[in-house]
Amino acid sequence: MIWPRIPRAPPHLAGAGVARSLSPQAAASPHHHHLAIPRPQQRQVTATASSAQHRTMSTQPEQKSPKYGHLPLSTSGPLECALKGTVLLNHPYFNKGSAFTKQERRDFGLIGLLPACIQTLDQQIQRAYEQYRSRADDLAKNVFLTSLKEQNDVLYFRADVVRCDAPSKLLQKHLPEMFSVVYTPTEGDAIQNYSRLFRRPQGCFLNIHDIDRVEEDLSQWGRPEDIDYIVVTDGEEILGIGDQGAGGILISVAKLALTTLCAGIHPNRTLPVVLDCGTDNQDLLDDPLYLGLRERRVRGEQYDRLVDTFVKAARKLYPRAYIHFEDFGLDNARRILDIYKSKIPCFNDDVQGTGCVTLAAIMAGLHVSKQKLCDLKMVIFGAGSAGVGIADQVRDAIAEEGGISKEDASKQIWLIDKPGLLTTGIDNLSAAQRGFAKPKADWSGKGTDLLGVIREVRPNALIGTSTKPGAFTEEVVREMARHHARPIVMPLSNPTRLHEARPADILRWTDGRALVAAGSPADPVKGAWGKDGKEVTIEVAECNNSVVFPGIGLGAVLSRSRLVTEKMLVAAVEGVAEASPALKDPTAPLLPGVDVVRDVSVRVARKVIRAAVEDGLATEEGIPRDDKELEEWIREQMWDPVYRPLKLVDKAGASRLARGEMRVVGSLG
Ligand SMILES: NC(=O)c1ccc[n+]([C@@H]2O[C@H](COP(=O)([O-])OP(=O)(O)OC[C@H]3O[C@@H](n4cnc5c(N)ncnc54)[C@H](O)[C@@H]3O)[C@@H](O)[C@H]2O)c1
Ligand SMILES: O=C(O)C[C@H](O)C(=O)O
Ligand SMILES: [Mg+2]
Repeated sequence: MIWPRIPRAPPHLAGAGVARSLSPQAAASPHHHHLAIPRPQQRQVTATASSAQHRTMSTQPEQKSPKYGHLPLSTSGPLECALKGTVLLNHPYFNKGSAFTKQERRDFGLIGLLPACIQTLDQQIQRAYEQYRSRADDLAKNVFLTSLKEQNDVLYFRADVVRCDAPSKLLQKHLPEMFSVVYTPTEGDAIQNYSRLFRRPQGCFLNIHDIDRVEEDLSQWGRPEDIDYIVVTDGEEILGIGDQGAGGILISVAKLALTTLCAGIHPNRTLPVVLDCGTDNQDLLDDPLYLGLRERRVRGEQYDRLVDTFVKAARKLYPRAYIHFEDFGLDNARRILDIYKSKIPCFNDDVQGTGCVTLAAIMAGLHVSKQKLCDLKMVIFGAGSAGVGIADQVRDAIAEEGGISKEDASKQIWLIDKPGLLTTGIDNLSAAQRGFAKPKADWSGKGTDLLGVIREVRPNALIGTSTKPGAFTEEVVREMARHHARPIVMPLSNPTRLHEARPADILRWTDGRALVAAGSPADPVKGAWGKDGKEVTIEVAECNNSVVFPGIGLGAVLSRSRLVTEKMLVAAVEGVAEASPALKDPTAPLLPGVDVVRDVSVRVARKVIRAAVEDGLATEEGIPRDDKELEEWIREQMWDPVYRPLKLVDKAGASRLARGEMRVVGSLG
């Protein structure tokens, strides 16, 4: 990935960092790092880098723009800090470990607490990577990276995402491998083993029996301007692995790590939350080590009250924060979204994020097969939050492109769930499913199972969001491929073991003709499908909402949009679709890969911000009108994993902090 080089800010314009600091009480606590309070840092105007500082800074991956260096979220320049000694070493945001400079070691009381050699971030990455590699399996690697994150934010995020033009090319090569370890699919294993692997709590646990405490418990995380992005789950439908109770906190943590990795959301301005409502997972209830509430899920009025109390408290305490709902149960995901989407800036990743990324992949697929949305006939297997979210997004796009009604557009989409094809004859369809139900009479005497529907409909796109592994059988896929030169087949159920078919099998059954994207990372597939039977390698796109949700979040946060509208989501789809490698090369993957994800996020954010402005919902002032300027404005406000020189806050600064009059990073330490 090539990054534009923007001239670095002169020292007098650099600064304006943002970081989480410790309150004096929190610093005194043995668990201080969990109670750390994020605070935007006051702009620092003077900086004289020593040569050692210069060495570590020289690996800075992105040059900042002098023009927008004054923005509150701009994070270049020195970082003010009042923590010293072991408290400083134990704070992941400030800790640099062996990379603390000589001067910093003197200023912050670190001599004697660190071995003598001063190392660079690259050397630290090399060591971390060797340790990472020595772990026996992906879950052990995930545990290692979690512990790295608790020690040193910069090292963790830098080790995960290193760009081609940075000196640490070593890791670039392994990036996809690491992505799948910190996120899907390995994060699923970490969540299932949460109570066994637990070392330190990360995030905020809100208990259904303590509804009256919600505001107080949430308030520990910062002051009103401190939080930009909240991910909340109730743990009921994690990936495709079902109810994971309090362990769901890790999906909030993982999604937030991705917002930082992929979109530069400041890691100390985010808040992972789990609403612990009990669990219906008997294995967890029987597990003596289970950490959550040991009781069956509380539902109904009390559940709704917890969600509402949480949303209201979050809005009151952190009025600038965007709320991302993740992995709620089928009955609640869309219902909660429908309640709040017209009131606050919120987003459901499984419904909307999945809908956006899948529509982008379909548009890229249709481009390759030289078809249009009006030619699309799509079968979705698994009509839950994700399946219906995709159906909605695609239906709206068909209607828009063809100038037809949504009702007519929905005729091009067939939903299948446990009872088979959703038809008007089936009781208990949700309102969202009902719009896609086919007339019962049309299907009498016909097979309504997957194969029957494929035979009857002859779709050119098949999407799996069912959690049923192997549902896309050879017969099903071959039947599709009989009628279409380039059938689009996307097994999206996560984690990998739940994919409806393996990408390699789909390609084998279709002689390499299928346009495949999967919900988790998949290895490239080789086959003798080239001209003259030559062996070719086909890269399989990952169709995961991670391609799009970080950019949507970045756009919503930077524009401080009052809502997330349909227009903003459509803009996000365009942003992803435009970045599809398949637009330029029909043999390339349908979606951009993780190596360019930050560029994709900038593009998505730019379009989302524009749409928010057009809808009159952006409340941030000074959003540039010119696209190039807007990109610069966005990049300037993305957090980069680089070490910044630390500047000790003097007593006056610390006491101003204690009185809360000045936004200074750090505490009395
Ligand atoms: N790739 C992505 O970005 C992405 C995004 C969201 C969800 N997902 C995956 O999609 C899957 C579903 O997630 P969700 O949030 O929609 O869950 P959900 O529980 O809301 O929906 C699953 C649906 O599949 C149906 N189903 C289950 N077994 C079936 C069967 N044998 N035949 C037909 N239908 C069946 C269920 O009845 C339900 O309606 C999960 O595995 C999840 O990881 C992937
Ligand atoms: O978390 C993911 O990998 C994607 C999606 O949100 C899911 O629930 O599967
Ligand atoms: Mg999800």
